[in-house]
Amino acid sequence: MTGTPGAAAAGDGEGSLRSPPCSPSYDLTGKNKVVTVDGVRVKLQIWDTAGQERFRSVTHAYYRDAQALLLLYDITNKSSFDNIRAWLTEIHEYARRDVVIVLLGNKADVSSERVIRSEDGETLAREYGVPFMETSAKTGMNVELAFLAIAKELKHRAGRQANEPSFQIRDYVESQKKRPSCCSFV
Ligand SMILES: Nc1nc2c(ncn2[C@@H]2O[C@H](COP(=O)(O)OP(=O)(O)OP(=O)(O)O)[C@@H](O)[C@H]2O)c(=O)[nH]1
Repeated sequence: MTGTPGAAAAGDGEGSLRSPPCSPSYDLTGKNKVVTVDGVRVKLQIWDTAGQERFRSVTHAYYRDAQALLLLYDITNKSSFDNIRAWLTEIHEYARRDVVIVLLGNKADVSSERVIRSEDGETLAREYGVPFMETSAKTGMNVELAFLAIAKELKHRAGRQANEPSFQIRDYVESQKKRPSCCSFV
């Protein structure tokens, strides 16, 4: 699900991030995943729209009932970044009103081919009020964090007590995310 924006849904089934065919070991979509949040198991089920953005009527069906959506662009591909706005417009129209959205700039390991600056992702995310991080399906950078943040948010919503402080997913992501540097991605 890298290179073009895709949607993933978190629900009460199971799921995870699928490995790109280039070797890597981190799965962005496809398998079931259980994330433990504060001792509670949150089950995620992920669907990848897998380039079906050309067939939007099909794609709607994937995310209409999703509790969370991961929007991916490829930091080495400008059109994938430009497509994000269209996706956000679509999502606004078709997704659940309370859907959790996380914006991911993937392929952060290939800095030599970068065409989208981190700041551009940050600015877009701020504009739409969504959390943002750069990821690498190759090295695994921030991959677990993306799912953990979603799982925490969903768990919090499901079991929030009246006097419990609310969980701020954007603050959490900002405090936890790794930032790619020129020389290291860990
Ligand atoms: N270096 C690097 N390569 C990646 C990363 N993620 C995906 N790739 C490679 O990028 C290519 C495209 O990956 P896909 O996951 O098939 O991308 P996609 O555009 O979403 O493809 P569809 O799901 O079919 O739409 C493959 O060669 C992957 O191995 C990454 O984080 N780093």
